Amino acid sequence: MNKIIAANWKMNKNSKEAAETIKELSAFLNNSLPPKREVIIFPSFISLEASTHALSSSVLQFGAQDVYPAKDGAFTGEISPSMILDAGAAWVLTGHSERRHIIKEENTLVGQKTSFALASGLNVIACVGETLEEREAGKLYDVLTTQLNQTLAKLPTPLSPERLVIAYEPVWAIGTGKTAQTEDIIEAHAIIRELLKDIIGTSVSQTRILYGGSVKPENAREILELDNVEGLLVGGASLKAESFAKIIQA
Ligand SMILES: O=C(CO)COP(=O)(O)O
Repeated sequence: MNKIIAANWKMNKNSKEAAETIKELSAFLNNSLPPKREVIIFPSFISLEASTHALSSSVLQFGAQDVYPAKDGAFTGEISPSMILDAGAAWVLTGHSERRHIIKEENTLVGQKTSFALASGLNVIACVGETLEEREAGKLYDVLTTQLNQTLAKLPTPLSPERLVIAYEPVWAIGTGKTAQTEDIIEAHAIIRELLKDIIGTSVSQTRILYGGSVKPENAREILELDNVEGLLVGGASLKAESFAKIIQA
């Protein structure tokens, strides 16, 4: 399967800035991707439509940073899967650590979002990862087990493996400039691969696993070559078209 290079723009860029960055990125890439690569951009909800419409033809895919697990109704401030699809996006992030820790989203809600989004036709990148405190207390395996069990508790079936992606993002490596050591990444991705086999069985256990946390042009290639790393989820270094293009081409 192709490796995924994804850009999480978080709460950055208005519509105009988002569209401009997409045009610049496309120019850096000559509107073509290196072989075996897929690129997904996650702008804010409000710049999503401007992003998907920025180019008349594009090799880029798009997604939203969150979703609410209901078709419609009285959920003030929330966005449904069909609204995301209507904006021209095919993907959504669930369980990003900033939502878990700042917005206090629980595993159960992350699980509901993941299954509802998949059942509604969106593809999902579900994020997991431990805090520094949890890592130092030797809880890496337990945290990943709980997060994955609950996130993947009610997946719709049948589900083709390319529609569900897991992103391992150690919380202590996000936005800190501290990339995880290669052995930390290999260990966590191997744990996730084994857990996926247990939780979703052999049919979809080929689910791609991305690494996220202080990825930059200088370390992207090395991380992409590690065992069980099928892509990258990039925050800060994806905001500038030139640096994100370098990561895509790493
Ligand atoms: O949270 C991240 C992507 O979702 C990672 O962010 P940084 O690349 O800025 O560390």
